[in-house]
Amino acid sequence: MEKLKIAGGYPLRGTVRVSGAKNSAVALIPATILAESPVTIEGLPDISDVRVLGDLVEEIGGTFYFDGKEATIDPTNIVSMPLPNGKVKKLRASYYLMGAMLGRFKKAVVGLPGGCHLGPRPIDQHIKGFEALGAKVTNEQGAIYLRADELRGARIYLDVVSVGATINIMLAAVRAKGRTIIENAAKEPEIIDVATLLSNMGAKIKGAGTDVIRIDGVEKLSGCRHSIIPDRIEAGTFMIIGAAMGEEIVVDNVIPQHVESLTAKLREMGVRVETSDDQILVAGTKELKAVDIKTLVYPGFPTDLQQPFTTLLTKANGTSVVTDTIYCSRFKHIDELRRMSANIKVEGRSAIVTGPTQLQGAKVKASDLRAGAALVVAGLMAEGITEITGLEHIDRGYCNLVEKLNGLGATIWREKMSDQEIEQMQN
Ligand SMILES: CC(=O)N[C@H]1[C@@H](OP(=O)(O)OP(=O)(O)OC[C@H]2O[C@@H](n3ccc(=O)[nH]c3=O)[C@H](O)[C@@H]2O)O[C@H](CO)[C@@H](O)[C@@H]1O
Ligand SMILES: C=C(OP(=O)(O)O)C(=O)O
Repeated sequence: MEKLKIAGGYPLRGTVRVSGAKNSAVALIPATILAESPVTIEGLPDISDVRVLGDLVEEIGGTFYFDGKEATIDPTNIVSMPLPNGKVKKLRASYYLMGAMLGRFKKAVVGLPGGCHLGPRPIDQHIKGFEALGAKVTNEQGAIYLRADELRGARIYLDVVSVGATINIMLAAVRAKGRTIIENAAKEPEIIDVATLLSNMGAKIKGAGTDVIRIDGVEKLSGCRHSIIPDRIEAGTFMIIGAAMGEEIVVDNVIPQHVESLTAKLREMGVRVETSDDQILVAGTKELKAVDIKTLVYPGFPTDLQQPFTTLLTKANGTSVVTDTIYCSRFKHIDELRRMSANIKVEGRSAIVTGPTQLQGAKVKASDLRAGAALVVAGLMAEGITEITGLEHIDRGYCNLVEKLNGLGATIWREKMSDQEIEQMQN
């Protein structure tokens, strides 16, 4: 087991290239199950969520060849093997195996997913969608059993705007008989990316990226080649790092429209942000203004950037209010930031940050993926050495983070933990 160490307080400069989007990757891989010949995905990030999904594809009879950048998945010999336990618990996106296997085989058994603990994360809207398409769905001892004689298109109104439910229903519907209409669908860029892959495989999908998606079922889907979109959350994390510690940081391989809500907030704080086709330059400043943020569904401010952005706000002059409207309990990073001297209190769904504070290096623990990102940003900003444990969370979603930050001039490294440290951490 390893920990991350950061010698903080130094300015950063240079160019960093963003990897493929985690939240696309984890849906694209299950989507390939629906094809009957090999699919190649270019630009997949080398993160543990991708590796775990690759293992799951192999567990059910497919092949997953991944060189760290491009993956070829051969789904030809996949069978609808039950996956009630095991690796499905290691990530959130294993729920896409339900939609994909149901779509191809009309049956699936998949354990309830893992992923970040951010408060309750029900999948009732996924199930509502599967049932509307004709599946019988039961929950038996923590695993979801799905079975249909036939899947038939339906009109499905989502009571909650959900990324996962929108994609899962698309996966189940592309090979159903007739037309499916998803109303109040989520509009995140990752949904368009998945729809693009499915369309390249032969699916008929219109409206992805709007709140009404129309899918006309087809009998067969085939292999293709697909290039994944860049990770807007990773890009946003580096923009935040640029605002906190950057002399000038260029974030390369980004779609600027995908991070507009963050760009606007950084400019409001007084940060210089210049965008071009696929790059964003961020220049930090000593005087940051306090701002309020409220997380919303896309194109609003993403909840996945709320935690690292909260760290940045500790450097801003005045009081900032951070409200997470998506998750009720996405504030586990706050206690750790307090250990580093941040002045933050949590009131219900809001965190109130009073700054500016000079953060101090400390021993802290990442409780979830973006809490980890928040602590990395804090470590870069802090005086002295910061030690971060809980790296398995960070490794789910950031590809080559240490190498990328060292490339910008940071002093950050991974170190093996002693048996005593591991024991202390687990208690
Ligand atoms: C693998 C992946 O892509 N994860 C992302 C995905 O998670 P995920 O797909 O889990 O998030 P959703 O968009 O589904 O969830 C949004 C909100 O809706 C609620 N909800 C969702 C489904 C449902 O059936 N019932 C229900 O009540 C959730 O509890 C949450 O409060 O979108 C989130 C919101 O942008 C991001 O934080 C995650 O990084
Ligand atoms: C919450 C996240 O991931 P997951 O949904 O995979 O837990 C995230 O990417 O910030």
